[in-house]
Amino acid sequence: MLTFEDMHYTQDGFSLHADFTVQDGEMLAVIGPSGGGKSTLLNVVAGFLEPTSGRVLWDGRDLAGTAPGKRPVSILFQDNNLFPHMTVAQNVGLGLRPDLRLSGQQMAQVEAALERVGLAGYGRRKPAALSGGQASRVALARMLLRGNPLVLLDEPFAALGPALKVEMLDLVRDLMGETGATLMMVSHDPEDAKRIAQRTVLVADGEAQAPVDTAGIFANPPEALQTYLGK
Ligand SMILES: Nc1ncnc2c1ncn2[C@@H]1O[C@H](COP(=O)(O)OP(=O)(O)OP(=O)(O)O)[C@@H](O)[C@H]1O
Repeated sequence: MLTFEDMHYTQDGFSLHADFTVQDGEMLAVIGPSGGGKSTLLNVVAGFLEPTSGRVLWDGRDLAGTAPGKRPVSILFQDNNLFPHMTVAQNVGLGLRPDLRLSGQQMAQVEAALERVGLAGYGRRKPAALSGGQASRVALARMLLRGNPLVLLDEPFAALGPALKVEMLDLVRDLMGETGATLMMVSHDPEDAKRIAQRTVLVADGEAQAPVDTAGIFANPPEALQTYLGK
C-alpha cells in the first residue's frame, strides 16, 4: 500500500500537496494540465525528489532516505531507457543483475520474459533495430524481471499510434494482473485512463487530489479538468 501522508513538495514557487492512499494491486491513472505536477508526484515516489514535508510510505514504512535504486519501485518513461549499445537480452537482463553476470537460469528467465511480452527470438537485436512498440515491450520485460511491487509509468506510450498504444496498455494491464503489482500511470489521454484505471488522481492547482472513480470523473469533470479537456 502506498500512502501520501500530508506530503508537500515545494520548489521555486511551485508546490504540490498529496494526502491519499493507493491500494495494493490498484491501477491508478494520473491526469491533469501540463506543469501541474504529475511527473513531480511520480518522482517523489521514485525518490528522485524528496518531500519538503510530510511522508510517503510503502506498506507503512517511510521511504525517506531510501535511495531510488533501493525502493520497491520500477519506473518507465517515454524513451524506454534502453541502452543502445546493449542487446535486447542484455537490456532485459539488467532487471536481474546490473553487472549482467547472469546464470543459465537467469538467462532462461530473460528469454521467458521476452516471450511473455511477445518478443521471443529478439534477444540478440540492438534497440536501434526495433520498432517503437517493440522497444516498449523490451522495457516492460525488464520491468517484469525486476519484480518490484510498485510500477510508475510516465506517458510511456505517448509516441505510439492509437492501435499500438491500446495493445501496450492491455499488455500492461495483464502484466500487472499477473504480478499483483500496484500501478500509477501518468497520461494526457482520457482514453488511457478509462482503459486501464478504475480510479484516477487529478493533479491540478497544487493538489494531487484523492483518487476518484475514473468513469465518474470524465462523465462529470471538475472545473480544473474541464479546462484541461477543453470543455
Ligand atoms: N528539473 C526541474 N527543475 C525545476 N523545475 C521543474 C523541473 N521539472 C519540472 N519543474 C517544474 O515543476 C512543475 C511541475 O512539473 P511536472 O513536470 O511535474 O508537471 P507535469 O504535470 O508532469 O507536466 P507535463 O504534463 O507537461 O509533463 C512545473 O512548474 C515545472 O516547470
